[in-house]
Amino acid sequence: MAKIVILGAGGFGISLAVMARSYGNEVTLWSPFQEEVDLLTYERENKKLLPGVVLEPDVGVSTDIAVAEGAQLLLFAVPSQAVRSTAQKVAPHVPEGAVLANVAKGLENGTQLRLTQVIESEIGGHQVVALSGPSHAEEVARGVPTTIVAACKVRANAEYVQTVLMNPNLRIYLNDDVVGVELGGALKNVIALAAGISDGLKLGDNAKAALMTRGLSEIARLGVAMGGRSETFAGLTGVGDLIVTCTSMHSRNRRCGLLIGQGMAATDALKQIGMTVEGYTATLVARELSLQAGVEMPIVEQMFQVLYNGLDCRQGIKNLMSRPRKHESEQVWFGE
Ligand SMILES: NC(=O)c1ccc[n+]([C@@H]2O[C@H](COP(=O)([O-])OP(=O)(O)OC[C@H]3O[C@@H](n4cnc5c(N)ncnc54)[C@H](O)[C@@H]3O)[C@@H](O)[C@H]2O)c1
Ligand SMILES: O=P(O)(O)OC[C@H](O)CO
Repeated sequence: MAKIVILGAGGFGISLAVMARSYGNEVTLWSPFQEEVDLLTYERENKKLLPGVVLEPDVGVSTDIAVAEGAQLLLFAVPSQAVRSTAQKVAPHVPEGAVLANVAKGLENGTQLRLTQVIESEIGGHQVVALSGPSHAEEVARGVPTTIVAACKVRANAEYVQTVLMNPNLRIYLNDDVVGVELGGALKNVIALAAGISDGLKLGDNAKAALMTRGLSEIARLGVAMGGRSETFAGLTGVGDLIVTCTSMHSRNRRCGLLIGQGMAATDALKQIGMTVEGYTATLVARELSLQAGVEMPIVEQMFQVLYNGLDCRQGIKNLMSRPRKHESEQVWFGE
């Protein structure tokens, strides 16, 4: 049994709270929004986000960031662009021995940092665990089998998260490739937007498989250039999360892409789905990183043009299909 404080009381925060509570942990949810806290305090359910998912009466809900002072495990579950401000708020309240983990998937706009780096830069003396993998809140809350990865440079921290959160329906693997795990989680959202566009345009299964496969190539290429290990991108936080996000109706990134493919302007689609379409900012940061590292990312480039420069997505597909001929794996031909 552990005392867990979850920062962020949205879809994933609630689903983690329900699951962790059902396996005997003491759980408190924090949100900066009074309305959200009132809803969960009195109705015990957010019917819009997770209908039918009810918090037990002993799950705490608060706007007071000092609740973090009781935490043995402090989980960040806020949108990626709110991770720094949340870390700043919670920093004076983090107990010395607490283990910190983050489930948000993204890269910080402006600094291009991974989110464990953002938290570590605001809260000294902690090596943060990245908790990532194919795990839609709707299914975690239902308690159907799910597998994720706890990644940290300090093995004991990742093992603590594994010990506290693993249960018969949630299998947690360990990994020390924090860079690969975080980049896989952040960048698959860009490809999920593209896969949604492809579905919105009714391009069929071949096109979507192509986007997913070539998208994974781009993710791995940038990820390796930034210090990740190539095998991580073949794992749960790479191809695993890419599959779930590109194919599921639960995915906000995919649903946002779907609207764009059906003809809605990107800004309107973003408004309709909400701010946690993480692929939008990830596209911007991934493009910057690819240009800086000299890594070719054609799908990311076309997604940037569609999302930020108003390129028609049909033209984006044409641009991808008319690129110069090349070798699939960028290696020289056998024997050359
Ligand atoms: N929903 C999922 O299935 C899922 C699964 C795995 C990872 N994630 C990741 O977890 C993160 C959160 O996703 P979610 O689905 O819970 O999002 P959400 O939009 O449902 O909820 C986010 C919550 O964070 C808090 N929040 C929002 N804006 C904030 C701000 N500016 N400052 C501080 N707190 C703020 C609020 O409590 C809000 O409810 C995202 O990065 C997402 O990619 C989500
Ligand atoms: O709803 P999405 O697109 O943010 O995806 C949620 C999770 O990242 C899936 O693992």
